[in-house]
Amino acid sequence: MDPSELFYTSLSAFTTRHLLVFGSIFILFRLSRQILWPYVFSPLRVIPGPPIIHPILGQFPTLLHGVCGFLKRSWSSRYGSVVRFVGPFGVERVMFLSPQALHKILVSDWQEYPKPDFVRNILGVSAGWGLLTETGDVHRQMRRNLNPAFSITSLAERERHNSSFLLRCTFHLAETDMYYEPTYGLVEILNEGIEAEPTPSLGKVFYTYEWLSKATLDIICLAAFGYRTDALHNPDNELADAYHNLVNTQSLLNLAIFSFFMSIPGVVLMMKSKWMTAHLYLLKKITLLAPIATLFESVDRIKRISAEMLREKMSDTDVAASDADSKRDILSRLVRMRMSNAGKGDQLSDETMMEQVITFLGAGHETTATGLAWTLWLLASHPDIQAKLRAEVGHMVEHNPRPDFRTLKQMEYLDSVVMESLRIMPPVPMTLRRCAKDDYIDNVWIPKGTMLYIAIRVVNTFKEVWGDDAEQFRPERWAELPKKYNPTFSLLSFLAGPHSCIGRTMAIAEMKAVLSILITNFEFEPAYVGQIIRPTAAITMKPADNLPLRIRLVRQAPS
Ligand code: HEM
Repeated sequence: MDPSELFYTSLSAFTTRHLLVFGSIFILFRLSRQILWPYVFSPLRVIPGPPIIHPILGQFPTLLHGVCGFLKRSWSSRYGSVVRFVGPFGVERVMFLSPQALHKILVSDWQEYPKPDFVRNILGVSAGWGLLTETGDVHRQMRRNLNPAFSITSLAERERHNSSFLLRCTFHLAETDMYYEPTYGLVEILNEGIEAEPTPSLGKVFYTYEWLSKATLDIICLAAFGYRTDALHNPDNELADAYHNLVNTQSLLNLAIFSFFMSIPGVVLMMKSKWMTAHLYLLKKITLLAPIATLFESVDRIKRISAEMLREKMSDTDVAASDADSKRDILSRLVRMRMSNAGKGDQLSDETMMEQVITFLGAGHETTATGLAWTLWLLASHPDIQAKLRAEVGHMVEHNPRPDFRTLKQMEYLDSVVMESLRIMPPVPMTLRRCAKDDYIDNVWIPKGTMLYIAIRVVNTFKEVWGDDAEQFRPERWAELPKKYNPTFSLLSFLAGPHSCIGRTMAIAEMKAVLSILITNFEFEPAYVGQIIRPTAAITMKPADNLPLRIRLVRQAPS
């Protein structure tokens, strides 16, 4: 027989059935190798860590049911400052806790430890393709362009250089007045709710997180866009509604499904397409994928509204004209900076600016709401600390109902309460990095591709640094920090290094401003005896039950 004839005959004998058999064998081989990998082949086997409790899901079932960060904390006390654990499908993660290792991963060699692709994809689709997703030189340049809009120049410097345009416009971010309109709006709503109760002196239970989330959305929209959402009074506000839906999709299970879904080749491109946006209802029909459809729908709405705001800002000639009083939002400042840098080459494009601003909304709204909610919980469960804080801030707010940045900075106990709350209940409890090359970290050999788990909550409460009472809420510790405290690596709530939070100063000032007004006006208590909190173990550690708290009036709000 002619060889080509032989080839075609054998090809036609190769039926779909054969293809299925070979395909299944290949998948089984890959899967078994993947599952056997952490037990038999992995060079990371030598690192101490918990035993694998499920052959396919690894530690995932325990993590799913445990309290966010608690299990990792117990592993760190048991196995030390380098721990290896296994996630679904044999994917290993290594957790490093020592300042030296964290310095290498986050600061000195940060370019070798980028965010894993699936994390970038999740952040990109939910909070914009900007600072949070870029790395390397592109990130460095973006950050250089954006830093001036966030930096807080010291008062002394401002006084010395008060003729400089840049210093005048950067300091505005520290001027806290844009935080107070929504905060007093919230005070009014809580007041009215309590007064409308049959016995106002007993106070009323509110879903605290829900209200704080509306207030912080109003604040970030004012600060980022100069735009009034008024989510506090307007439940139908489209942006607030979109964020509400987006935030409600957060859970560890959804995060795992989302990560898996986004890691399927081609899915990211497909999800970015207009066709998919128009056909999200198809995903909604599949129960497991329905939250993903909701997430994409919400992000699409957020992008449409943000694009509209950006267009308005670009066509607003006043933005360029005034660097002073009225246009102090981040976007106006970016537009002005771009105009003053015209022709210099490395400017932000329209699209990049829009993605950045979506990033600011996403990264700056839920995180701050979560931080405030947990602070109120900690104060509710420590009435003595709450009373001490009220004594400090109440006196000041009585004389000055809108304390500025400098006044807030001077209140030491307020500062200690906020830092202590961010320490034990960090709104972002963890993040991930991936090794881009083989390397030694803390004298442990880590092969290229290994996933590194940056355990923010565990580092913040590491007993070796913070002492035996590391897990307790004790603001007084900030007046005398432990000897082993390292200013960069003992508190990772805003991370460290080139990817550390650009909004740190703003977030702390905002938390202090909101907290000082709320604590002056209200007393916070657990909603019921024996209340148990439920922090979500997802991108942020928001309270899964929206944190019901009983709120009572202290006295009338200062006029
Ligand atoms: C209490 C409030 C906040 C907390 C706890 C927080 C925490 C963090 C953390 C842990 C990261 C690092 C994430 C990673 O690399 O894996 C981060 C990055 C970031 N945050 Fe925040 N954040 C807060 C508020 C804000 C605010 C108010 C803004 C903006 C208005 C903001 C904007 C950003 C941006 C743009 C990044 C990316 C920075 C980069 O990679 O260069 N954050 N934040």
